[in-house]
Amino acid sequence: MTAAFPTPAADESQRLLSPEELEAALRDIGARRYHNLHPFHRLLHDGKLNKDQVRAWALNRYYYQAMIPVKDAAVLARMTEASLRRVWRQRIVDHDGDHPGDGGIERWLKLAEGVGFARDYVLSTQGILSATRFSVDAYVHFVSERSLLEAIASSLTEMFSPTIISERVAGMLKNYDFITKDTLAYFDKRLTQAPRDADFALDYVKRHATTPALQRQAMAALTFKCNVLWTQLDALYFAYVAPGMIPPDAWTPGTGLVAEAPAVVQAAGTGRIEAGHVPRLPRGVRMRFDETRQKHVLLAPERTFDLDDNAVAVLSLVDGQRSVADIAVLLGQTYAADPKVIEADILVMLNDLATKRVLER
Ligand SMILES: O=C(O)c1cc(C(=O)O)c2c(n1)C(=O)C(=O)c1cc(C(=O)O)[nH]c1-2
Repeated sequence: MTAAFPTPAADESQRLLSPEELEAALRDIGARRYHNLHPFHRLLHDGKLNKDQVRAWALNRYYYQAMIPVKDAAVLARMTEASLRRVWRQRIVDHDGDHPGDGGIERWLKLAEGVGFARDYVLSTQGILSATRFSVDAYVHFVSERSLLEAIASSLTEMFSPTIISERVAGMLKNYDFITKDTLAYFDKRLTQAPRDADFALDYVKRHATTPALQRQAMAALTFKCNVLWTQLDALYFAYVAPGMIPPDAWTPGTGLVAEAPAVVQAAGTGRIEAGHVPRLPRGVRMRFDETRQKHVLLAPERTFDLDDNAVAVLSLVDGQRSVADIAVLLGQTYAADPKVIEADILVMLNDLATKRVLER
């Protein structure tokens, strides 16, 4: 197969590099081609992107994260030595975790949720740019089809990742008010995992690339991988920065997000309800007796909530005039109970309804 990226010349007369020279040549590839140099990363780290552009990055990169263990399982499958597999399998554990809720993929989901995405939307991978998918899938195919040496060499971009991670975390925390340390927790572990993985891979490549042809293959594999990372950022830049051409079916700002609940509640004037507040039903919400089900319900646009007897007693007194304290006094008289105890109970109930946006003050 002819490849669309640099491949070793068939010429075996190339000089054999010493292991140190080979390492220097590999580092030189990173210095010229690693994705820290991409304009999209420069914008991301310098705080020059808007929230939706950061979201596009988080969403698309989820696909890379999700496929890394698939890639590593393909590499593992090519290893005939148990000693190698024992080391490599740690990469899969790092990403998948040992338990549900654990591992790098889960931490990336937290990052995506931290910038506003609904978890299920991210998991669906709907909305990922085709170019992201093509690049990432090409990486998985590469390690399945090429030699083990090339497969391992292609992971060597990780030699360069600690620097970019430190720069990214510091830059994003400083420049974006919607980014917190918790959101970026994914990167904490990478700072130790990446050098450990890269050291092992580099040592393997230096020991096994024992002919000029093999050395060139290793270099070409690293170049290919730099291109896998670079093209993902090209695609993001094209779709979400300039010219801003979002392909059909790719994520568009405003979709796949969790409703920003506190903002909505505040905007509707429904912040936390306290004893002195006068609660009322928002426009479009009313209490009704459902004859078929013989039950009181709260009807809201496109939603219905069943009400228990206590809720009906309270809501019957919600008239837009009485405060919560007034309602508690009336109920105290009706049920011969301490109004303060009633007040505490009904505040919990009223605030629950306010969170569901069927009550306001
Ligand atoms: O944040 C980054 O810039 C960055 C870069 C790379 C890389 O250089 O391939 C990886 C990661 N992160 C990463 O988180 C990760 O799990 C990872 C696995 C691999 C790989 O090739 O096996 N690279 C990377």
